[in-house]
Amino acid sequence: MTTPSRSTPSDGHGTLTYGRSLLNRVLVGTPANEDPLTHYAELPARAARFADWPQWAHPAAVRALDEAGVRRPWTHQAEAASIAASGRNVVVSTGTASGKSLGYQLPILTALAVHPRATALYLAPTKALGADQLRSAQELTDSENDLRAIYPCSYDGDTPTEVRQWARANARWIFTNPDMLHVGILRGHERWAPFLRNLRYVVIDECHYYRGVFGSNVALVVRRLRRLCARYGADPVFVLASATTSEPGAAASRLIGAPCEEVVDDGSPHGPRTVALWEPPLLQHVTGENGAPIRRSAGSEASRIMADLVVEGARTVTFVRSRRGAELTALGTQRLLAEVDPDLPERVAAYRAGYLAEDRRELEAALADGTLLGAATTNALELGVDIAGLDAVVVAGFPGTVASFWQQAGRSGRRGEGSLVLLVARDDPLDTYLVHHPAALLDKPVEATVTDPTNPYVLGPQLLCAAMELPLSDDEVRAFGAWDVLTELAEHGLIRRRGHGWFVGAETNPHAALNIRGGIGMQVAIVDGGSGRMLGTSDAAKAPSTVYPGAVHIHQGESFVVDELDLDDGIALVHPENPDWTTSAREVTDIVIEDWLEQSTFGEVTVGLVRVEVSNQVIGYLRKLHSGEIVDAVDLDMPVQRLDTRAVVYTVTPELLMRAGIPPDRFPGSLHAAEHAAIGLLPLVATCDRWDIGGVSTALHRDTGLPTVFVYDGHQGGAGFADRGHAEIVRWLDATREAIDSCECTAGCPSCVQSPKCGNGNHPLDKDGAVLLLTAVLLELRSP
Ligand SMILES: Nc1ncnc2c1ncn2[C@@H]1O[C@H](COP(=O)(O)OP(=O)(O)OP(=O)(O)O)[C@@H](O)[C@H]1O
Repeated sequence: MTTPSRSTPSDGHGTLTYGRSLLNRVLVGTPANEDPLTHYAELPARAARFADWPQWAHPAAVRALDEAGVRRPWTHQAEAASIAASGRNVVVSTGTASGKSLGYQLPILTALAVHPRATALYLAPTKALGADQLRSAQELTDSENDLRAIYPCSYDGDTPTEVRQWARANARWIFTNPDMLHVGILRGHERWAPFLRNLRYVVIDECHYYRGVFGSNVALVVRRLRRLCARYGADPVFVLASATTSEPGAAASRLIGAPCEEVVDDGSPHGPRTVALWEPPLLQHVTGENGAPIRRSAGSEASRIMADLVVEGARTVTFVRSRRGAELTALGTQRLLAEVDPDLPERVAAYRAGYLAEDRRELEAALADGTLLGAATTNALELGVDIAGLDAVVVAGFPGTVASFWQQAGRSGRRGEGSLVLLVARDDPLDTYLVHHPAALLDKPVEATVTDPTNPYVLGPQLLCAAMELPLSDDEVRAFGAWDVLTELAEHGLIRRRGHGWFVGAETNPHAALNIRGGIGMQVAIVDGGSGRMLGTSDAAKAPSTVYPGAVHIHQGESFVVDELDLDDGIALVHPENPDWTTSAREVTDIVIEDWLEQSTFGEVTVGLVRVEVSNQVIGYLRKLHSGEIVDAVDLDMPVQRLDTRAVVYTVTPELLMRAGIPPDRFPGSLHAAEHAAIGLLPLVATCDRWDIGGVSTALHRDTGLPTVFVYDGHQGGAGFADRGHAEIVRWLDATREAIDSCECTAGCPSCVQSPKCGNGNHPLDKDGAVLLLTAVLLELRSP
């Protein structure tokens, strides 16, 4: 790692990699009084490491793959495929475009060629990815006689009825998603009996995607699948593919509920990569809340950077967080290019179509043949694209997880050639931390994919589905870890014991009632009042903070404004509107500890994991221009919501704070600032979004009698985020301290301690006090 200078960077040998020369070009275009480059690193080229085709591989499978361009497998591919072929579950967690697919294609094609009845199931989180993988499986099976009778086929919500019937009867490799597995396959499993009886392999692609409540639901769908397979006498092997995360084997085991080996040593080649971290400057004449300084937006900075790269002829994709952001960035780039060359603007596009595979392929082709030089896109292009020809990737705003960052960054680099990856920070604590602490991005990942399949709110509805599929035995209930949940369901008459197990009433339809992506509990329907079109749903518990009257609601990139929220009828009415501002709810929160699940004391600091009841009330919202400037604050009076969840907590003694140099009148501001930044930084260790979690801090909490900070899971029952914060508390608080300390503002800003959803108007906030507090806490946690 190198600290940059504004002179020409060189690699110490006098030669300039292509990525570096692109970075130079961007730096030359930067106004002289700005110094936004915080770090850059040269990631050296990596040569391919090849293995031989395994002995067990079927010759037809090898020939088909060879014809598709794979002359020999890379080491990690052979390793993963061989583990699977020997009957053990495996997760392959290697870089973008490292050929993870071969890890499952080879054992599946082999088993299905050798055993004429054997079947396989492939699960993808998005339909588009499933469609791409199906296409590639079809090409492989079409090319060889011995593979032709496999008939890979998709089976999802879009599959017509006649094709579904055909697929059930003939296809031996089904491509679907967890939603369809839940509601289409497991519910009517009798029709799938031959398929399930012969199931050899289950593929879970991009498995890091299954996190939080959705991940917990998928984990339980997989357990239901394994249970039914066992009844039919099958015991399929699971092959999972994941982006690079911390502890992929442990996360995969949690997801499938069985031991899973990991393969992480990537044998695929890539060219040298220059990674640059970029922090837009503070604006001179614009200020935000409480007069705090704000930075130029990542989107407008990215426009300028992409324009410079396009002028150089570099094929560039810029990843932006929202579709509107993607459009504005493309437009900004076009405007700048028009000043240089009237032919260049048309060679830049926003990728704004839906998630259709055809659109993606068109874009891939245009970028590959150079018709397009620049594209601004949302993360729609993140999964399952095969763009091999990008010279530069600009990531405008950290995409939330290190895994996503590398998925996006990994799109850069033609095989073997140099490329540039440039992360532009948004005005946010996590982005600030990362551009000042590159090791968190460039070294071994610390964030783990978090799920909690034992959450009773998730387990209850899943148990009803399992019982509907086949009556549950007492042992099975115990294996689900669900005895308490079952007892409660039985008390409510939702499940009954009969002679040989637990049943649900024939009149109930638990599958239809459970949307595995839909969150927990009652749902509020979001409806366009003009057209009557239903746009989606929101958890009833979250609706007051997401679809309150006046909220700007983005649905697949289109913008709507909420007119009315009726919690009794479970409906939010919206109309299409594209205002210049975004909105964020302001909430006040109270928290009561119900139970200490874990508690440890380190000198004058106590750390714990607690069950809590959180009361939340939305008291208004803030309107903010895209530049970061505040328009105004609007008051609202929404009902109080109660959340039964888990929190990570720490307490400190007043004496410790005073010894640290914080007088009592500064306790509230110091704790408050430390809490805000900690919320912003939790995604560093857990795959969550800051909107998945919340916090409370107080100079005197009635349950602890001490100055206390809580960070809680924003989902009923908890999704595992607080648990992860508790497990990694030192690393997390250390990063929090660093993020605050390294921010150049004087008294706190959105890049460090201000929170977009603070119900107290970000007041009081004591930036220096927070650093003193965290330093003292960490000293206690680390002392022997
Ligand atoms: N051993 C190999 N030798 C040469 N090319 C290969 C090899 N294995 C895979 N490829 C090619 O590499 C590209 C990427 O493969 P694949 O899509 O399986 O990667 P991936 O890791 O699943 O990607 P993603 O990160 O997008 O999920 C494909 O074009 C594939 O044909």
